[in-house]
Amino acid sequence: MLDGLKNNLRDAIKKIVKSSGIDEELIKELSKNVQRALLQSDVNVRLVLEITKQIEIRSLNETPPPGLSRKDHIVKILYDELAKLLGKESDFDFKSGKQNKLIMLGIQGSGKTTVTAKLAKFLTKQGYSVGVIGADTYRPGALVQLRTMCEKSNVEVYGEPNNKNSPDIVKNGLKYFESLPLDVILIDTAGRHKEEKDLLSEMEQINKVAEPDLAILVIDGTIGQQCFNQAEAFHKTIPVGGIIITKLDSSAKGGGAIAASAATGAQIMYIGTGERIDDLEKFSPTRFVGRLLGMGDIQAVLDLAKRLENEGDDVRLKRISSGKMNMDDFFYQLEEVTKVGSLKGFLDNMPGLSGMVKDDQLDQMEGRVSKWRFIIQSMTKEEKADPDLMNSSRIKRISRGSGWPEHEVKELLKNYKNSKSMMKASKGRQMQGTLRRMGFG
Ligand SMILES: Nc1nc2c(ncn2[C@@H]2O[C@H](COP(=O)(O)OP(=O)(O)OP(=O)(O)O)[C@@H](O)[C@H]2O)c(=O)[nH]1
Repeated sequence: MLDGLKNNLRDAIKKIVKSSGIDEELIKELSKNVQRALLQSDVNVRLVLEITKQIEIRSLNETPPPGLSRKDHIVKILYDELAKLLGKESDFDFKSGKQNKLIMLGIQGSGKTTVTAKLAKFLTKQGYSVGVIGADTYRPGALVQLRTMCEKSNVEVYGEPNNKNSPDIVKNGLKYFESLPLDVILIDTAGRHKEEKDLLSEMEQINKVAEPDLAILVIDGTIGQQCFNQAEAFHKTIPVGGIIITKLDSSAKGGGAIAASAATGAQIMYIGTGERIDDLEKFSPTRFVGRLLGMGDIQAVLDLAKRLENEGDDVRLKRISSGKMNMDDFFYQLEEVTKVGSLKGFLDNMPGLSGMVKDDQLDQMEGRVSKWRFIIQSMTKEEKADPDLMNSSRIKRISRGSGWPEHEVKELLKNYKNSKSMMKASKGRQMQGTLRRMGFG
């Protein structure tokens, strides 16, 4: 993916790593090489100048933290600034107890219909009940394509093959789904019109009828700079809340993705990486940049920098030990346990879990941990931050999404609560000691 950009950035890093010493000239050369790499990949000129200026200023002026070499620090700066350019990770914020409406926008061939079906499957797997409205009245094959793709994930598609009035279809579709217990309705729209202004005016009408909770712009990752104008035109008509970039598997230059995000101020949420229904990935700026720069090459630098900073762990540790642990912290602990592999030692020292397990029950416990991981992964960001939000409909959804029965979800919540209150009671003393002994904090 994005081979050109990848190779050019990696070459720029190699020059820094291989150099015998770092001086101003070399930093300027790095900045120029990064500039060239980004411009060749169609990143907007203004953005390129901004980011490379920042890389230069930081590389020239910042003193590396003790333990990190100057070269490593510069690689880390490059990584940080590229990730910053791509924004923060963001996810859907569905409200429970209502039908959340998402409208898919984008020009013909951007991959809208494919993404709609991919997203329907993805959300179904997370436990949401999803319905789809096919309102692309321009391309005759769109409804059939949507139905065929959604059939496999048992998602119902509402469509009217003989009706050319798409706002009407959306209205009827919403009425049809109204009485069904759906969490999310995805609306696929047309991307083809004789003139752009006709397309935008149709989108405006659909927007009025649908009153969507979120408009998602689908952009073809191979089209480069035109992304900016396209995204801007849609955004003026319907405020874009999230972006999905498709075709990042093929000859995408990738810069267009960044341009679209900049034009709308909206975050890239997912990326399409192939034609199959499962080729959809949640977009993570840091992972994306990691892939570009070659995670293998810079992983050691990042690990070292993280250990030196360790701010995240410290904050987390403080939160855990003050009894304010959220589900993410609980999950983090589970992850660390499986990573370290010393479940027994960990549990012996962990209030709330210590009494739960005897030697011969360890295998059972390991199974439980992996089961809980699935359950926690089916929770929304909101639920993980505040597990007190949990009610029976959320539990039902999580159960559906994770594939584990509701009583298992309740069991996890009970354990989380126990662990949290025990931690509060012991003021985290034991926990701090355990984590420190294991090398955290
Ligand atoms: N390689 C690759 N191809 C994709 C991806 N997403 C979509 N496509 C292909 O791109 C083409 C267009 O996709 P559609 O989903 O039909 O596009 P659309 O935006 O709905 O088009 P209109 O209905 O004309 O508006 C199809 O051949 C898809 O298989 C992707 O992530 N990678």
